[in-house]
Amino acid sequence: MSKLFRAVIMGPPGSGKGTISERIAHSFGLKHISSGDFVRENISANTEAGVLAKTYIKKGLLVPDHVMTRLLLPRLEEMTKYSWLLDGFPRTLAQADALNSICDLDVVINLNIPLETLKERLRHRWTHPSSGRVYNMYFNPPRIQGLDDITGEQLIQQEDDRPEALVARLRHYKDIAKPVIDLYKAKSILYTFSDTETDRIWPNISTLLSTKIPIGQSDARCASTH
Ligand SMILES: Nc1nc2c(ncn2[C@@H]2O[C@H](COP(=O)(O)OP(=O)(O)O)[C@@H](O)[C@H]2O)c(=O)[nH]1
Ligand SMILES: Nc1ccn([C@@H]2O[C@H](COP(=O)(O)OP(=O)(O)O)[C@@H](O)[C@H]2O)c(=O)n1
Repeated sequence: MSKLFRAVIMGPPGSGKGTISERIAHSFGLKHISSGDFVRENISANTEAGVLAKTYIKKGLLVPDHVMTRLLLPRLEEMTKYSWLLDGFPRTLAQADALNSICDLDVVINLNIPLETLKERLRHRWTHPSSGRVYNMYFNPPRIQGLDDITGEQLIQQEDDRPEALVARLRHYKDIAKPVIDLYKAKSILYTFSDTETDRIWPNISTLLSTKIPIGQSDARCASTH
């Protein structure tokens, strides 16, 4: 079997991780593991970790490292046979160390998007809660306003996208992410993309991944988890 591919996509809330992950999963056949969706599934299912996580997310805070790693690592260990793209984890150095103890990453995609762009996007982000699909009133609006394209179900604005929580999230991101970015830079696996538009970043990411993903992996065998 050819070598499996392991990638992480990181960036502040609203930087386009979910949007770009969908495109990567679709074009390169990697499993997309969204830590945010996974946390939200646990909240909906009222698991012990989900109940705990909810108290933090409502305030726009990060979920503590031990809760996130206890949720995510077992999920990754179930995926040893697949090439995957991990979205939104690790967020902290402790999470990066925990990830490092179970696998070697090939590529880390780092999205560097101006603050004003992030605020503007998140104000207009609408989500289909059970699938994690996201929309934006201008960038990718749903076909019928307020409803998910696939299921026709109601879209919601996530609690942590409301203005009160949003500012706190964006403020904390930079400080916490810096040591993680430095770590991946030191390992020479960090690729940073800076722009205000996903459609301008995407061709560069696509070119990068075309050179990195081993032949036989890019056959879209593993669909996105959405
Ligand atoms: N206007 C605009 N909106 C975008 C662009 N890329 C993504 N979005 C929207 O911005 C919001 C945040 O994107 P998302 O992928 O959820 O970011 P994440 O929080 O990093 O996972 C969503 O509503 C997307 O539909 C872009 O290039 N322009
Ligand atoms: N590694 C992680 C991932 C998500 N989370 C929490 O889950 C929320 C939603 O994560 P997400 O990746 O869907 O969203 P963004 O914050 O990137 O928009 C985050 O804002 C955090 O409160 C966390 O604390 N730690």
